[in-house]
Amino acid sequence: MKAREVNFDGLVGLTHHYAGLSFGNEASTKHQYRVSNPRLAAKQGLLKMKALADAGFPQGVIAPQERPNVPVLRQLGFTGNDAQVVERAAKQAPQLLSAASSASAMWVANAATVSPSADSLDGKVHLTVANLNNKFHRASEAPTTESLLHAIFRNERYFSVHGALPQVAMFGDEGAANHNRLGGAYGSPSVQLFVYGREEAKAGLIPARYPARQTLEASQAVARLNQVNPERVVYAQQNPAVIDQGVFHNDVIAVSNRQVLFCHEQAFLHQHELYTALREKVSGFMALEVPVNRVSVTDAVSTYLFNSQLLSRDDGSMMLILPEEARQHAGVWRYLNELLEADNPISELKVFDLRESMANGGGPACLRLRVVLTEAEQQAVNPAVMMNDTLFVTLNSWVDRWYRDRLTQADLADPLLLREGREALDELTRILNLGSVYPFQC
Ligand SMILES: NCCC[C@H](NC(=O)CCC(=O)O)C(=O)O
Repeated sequence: MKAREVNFDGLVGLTHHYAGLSFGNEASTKHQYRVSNPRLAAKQGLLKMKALADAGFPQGVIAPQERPNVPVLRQLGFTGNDAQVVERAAKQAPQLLSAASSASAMWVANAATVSPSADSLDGKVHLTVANLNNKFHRASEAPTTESLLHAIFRNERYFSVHGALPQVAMFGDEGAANHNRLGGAYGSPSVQLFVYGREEAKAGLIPARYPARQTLEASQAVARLNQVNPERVVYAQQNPAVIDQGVFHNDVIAVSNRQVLFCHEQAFLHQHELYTALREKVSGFMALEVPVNRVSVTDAVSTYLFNSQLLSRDDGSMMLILPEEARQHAGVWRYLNELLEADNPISELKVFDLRESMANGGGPACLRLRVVLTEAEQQAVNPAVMMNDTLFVTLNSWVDRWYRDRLTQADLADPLLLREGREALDELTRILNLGSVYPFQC
């Protein structure tokens, strides 16, 4: 059946700040305590969404989460009314308030793993929410993510949204950032490549310095929940040596689209065996492998050249959506331009300034969740979340009204921020026709 890829981008939340919360994500560590600009961050994201919608790529929006997350602070023993909970956390444990205020839900590549109906045994689109178990500030995203996905993919005839896996390290799951789909047309059954960092049950090779966030056990459970045809599932382990160099998700070092896998030479543990398996299962499979002598892993991590979006045009050619950092690096930019000239489907590079998100380790690919949908499924999506001229103007003026242009960790103690956030999100749920999705609305 004819299907298209629809990208849903996370809208940056009002409390976007740099907290250094993600050990193993070098941008996050490096920019701890830097002053953030939430308004600019949200607008940079909106510009990317609008530009892609204008270029003919259907584009949706996923709302931010309620922050500070008062219920999670209560769970940690802070008491009183909501303002007092925040005030006490700010005084006694500012790092916990920071974690409970993170806008990290913007990186929706970690919201869920998606299986299109063409690949699922029951013919439905499946979405399994990621538990993000490896980081405290991210693990609390799951319940609201589930509500938000239900509010967008609400028709149960077409969509099946599954809650997150059990919140334990054995089932650490980071969602679509560790998942690729390879095949022909979007609407035909394809191969799903699940990438994991470690296997809980086996003492295999693991990184020495940084955590491996995704387990094989989690990937297998997600494949089961999403009812992916077992004959078309491939599992591959990330190279532990690159995790130790800051590749905390596979989408920092590889991106796929249709028959193409664009990746670094050192992305996977048994890379050549993986290519052989994919060549057998995916007709016309093409690995575009970047050698280490052209781009080091360090440069791949700092420029996020693989955290790009590889998008198909109707004529079969592909466009690579890159962060500004990739253009700023002479060697990387030269390589990318050579790629344009070489024999492969990539025919255009498009660059976006996403610096506010990048400074926390989130590039173009982190900000989007890909959902392949048939026409009927697309019709069944909540139409109010789809980007167009009107929604772009409405969201920009909403951001202008509510977002601050400067935020530090100390500002999180401000009780006004909690109030502003709730009023803003209440209004947003009406703009996007989401119903009640936040704890403060229940
Ligand atoms: N896919 C990109 C995810 C980036 C995200 N960064 C963060 O959470 C940084 C937050 C901070 O340090 O303020 C992460 O590491 O999971």
